[in-house]
Amino acid sequence: MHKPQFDGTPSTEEYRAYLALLLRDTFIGRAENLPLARATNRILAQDVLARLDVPSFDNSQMDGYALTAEGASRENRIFTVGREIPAGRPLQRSRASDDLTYPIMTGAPIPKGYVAVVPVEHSERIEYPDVPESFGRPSEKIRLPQAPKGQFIRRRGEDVVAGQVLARAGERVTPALLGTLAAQGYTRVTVACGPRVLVCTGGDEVRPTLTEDGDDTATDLAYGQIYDANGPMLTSMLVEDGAVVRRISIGDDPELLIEHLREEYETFAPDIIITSGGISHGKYEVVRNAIAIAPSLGLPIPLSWFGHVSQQPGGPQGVNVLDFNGHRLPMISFPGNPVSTLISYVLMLRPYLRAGGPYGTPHEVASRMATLDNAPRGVLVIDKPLTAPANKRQFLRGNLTMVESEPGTYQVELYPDVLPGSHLLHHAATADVLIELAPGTTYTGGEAVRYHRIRLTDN
Ligand SMILES: Nc1nc2c(c(=O)[nH]1)N[C@H]1C(S)=C(S)[C@@H](COP(=O)(O)OP(=O)(O)OC[C@H]3O[C@@H](n4cnc5c(N)ncnc54)[C@H](O)[C@@H]3O)O[C@H]1N2
Ligand code: MOO
Repeated sequence: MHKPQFDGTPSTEEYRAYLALLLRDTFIGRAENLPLARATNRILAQDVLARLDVPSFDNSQMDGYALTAEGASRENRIFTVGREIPAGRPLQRSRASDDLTYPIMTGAPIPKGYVAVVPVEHSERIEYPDVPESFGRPSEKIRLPQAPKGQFIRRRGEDVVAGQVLARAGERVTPALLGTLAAQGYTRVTVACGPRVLVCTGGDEVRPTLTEDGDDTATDLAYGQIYDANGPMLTSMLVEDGAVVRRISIGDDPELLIEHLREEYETFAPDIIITSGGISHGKYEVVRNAIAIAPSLGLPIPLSWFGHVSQQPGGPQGVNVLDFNGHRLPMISFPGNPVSTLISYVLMLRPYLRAGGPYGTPHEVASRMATLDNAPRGVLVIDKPLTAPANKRQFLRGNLTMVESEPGTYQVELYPDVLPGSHLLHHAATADVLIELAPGTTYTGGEAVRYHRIRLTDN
C-alpha cells in the first residue's frame, strides 16, 4: 500500500495523484455483463476486439453507376445499363464488361470486376433527355463521364479490421462507441460496476434533510443548527459519476461513528468511504477523533494522514485506511465547508472516477491527472485588483463567457465571484468554472488564467 510521502504541503496535483495510487491499492472493483442498450456511459471493464471488418464488403458510397477500370477511364462514353443492384441484394452472377454499367444504390456490394461509381445525377439518359438524374432501364443507353479508379467505393476494412482493439478497458461507452459495438454484432458488454460509496456527513449542528429515497424529512431547526447540504451534494455528484451511494448522518461522537462504520461495512459493503467535515482543529472533530480511537476499539488504521493541500478552499484534507478484519477500506475526508467539499470532490476524486477508476489504464489516469496543469486559459475580467493568498493556489468560482474578439473568432472571458468564502454555496451554484489564481499573485484584469469546469456536462 502506498503511504503518503509528501515533501512539505502537497499541491492539488500531488494529492490527487496520491489518492489515485491509494485507490488502486485498495479498491479492486467489480464488473457486470450488461445488454448493450443499458451500457450507455458506463466504463468498459475489458478490452473489446472487432469481430468483423467494417465495411465488411466493398460497397457504393453513392446512388449511381458502377464501371470497370477500362470503362471508367474513358472520356464521356456511352454504356448499356445492366440489372440494378439495391443495397442488401448483391448480384449473384454478374457479367463484367467495359461497355456494361450496373445501376447501384448506396451501400450495395460492388460487383466483381467493377472499380468506380459515377453518381446518377452525372449521367445522361440519351433516349429520355427530359428525365435527368434518373436511372435508366436495363438495356437502355446512357452517357457517363470519366471516373478515377476507386471513386465512391467504400473499401472493406476501411473503418475497422477484424481483430483490432475497438475500445480498451477504462473507456466510456459513448453513444458512438455503442453504435460501433452494435455494428459488430455485439449484444452485451462487460462494464465496471459503479463504486459503492458510503457518504458520511454531519456534526451535531447539522440536521439531515433527505432520506435515501429522496423524501423530505427536514425538521425545524433550532438556533445554531443548519441543514445538511454536503451529504446530498456529494451523493448527487457521485451518482453523476456512476457510483452507488449510501448516505449516513454522523454526530460529534467518535465512538458512535466507529459503530456506524462497522455496521455499514457489514450491511452496505462500501468500496470507498467519503466523509465531509470534522477534520480540522476544533475540539469536536469527529472524523479525526474517531480515527484516533479506532485502534483501541479493535479497528486498526494501517494508514492515516491529516494535513493541508496548498489550495484554498479545500485546504484541510484527510485520507485513512480502515482495516476491517484484513479488508482494507479507503476513507477520504473532505473539509466541511460546503464549497470546500464541492471543490475537493471536483478536483481530487472526480478525475479518478471519471477516468475509469480501477479499470482505467494507468495511462488514462495519468493523463486525466495532468489536466489540472493543462487546463485551458481565459482572460480574467475584474473591476478591482485581486490578490491570491500566499503559498496557496486559489480557486475562485466564476462565470465563463465567449466573446467575439474579431468576426468569427471567440475568446474566453472569466468573471470571478470575488467573495472567496467557502460557506457561500449558492454563489458556487451559479458558477460555471473554478478560476485558478497563483499563490500570492496580484491580478489587475486582462491576465490569462486557468479555469476548470465544474458542471459535469462540460467536462
Ligand atoms: N484553527 C483552524 N480552524 C480552521 C482551519 C484551520 O486551518 N485552523 N481551517 C478552516 C477551513 S479552511 C475549513 S475548510 C474548515 C474545515 O473544517 P472541518 O472539515 O473540520 O469542517 P467542520 O468544522 O465540521 O465544518 C466546517 C463548516 O462547514 C459546515 N458544515 C459541515 N458539514 C456540513 C454539511 N454537511 N452541510 C452543510 N454545512 C456543513 C459546518 O457547520 C461549519 O460551518 O475548518 C476551518 N477552521
Ligand atoms: O479550505 Mo477551507 O476549505 O478554505 O474553507
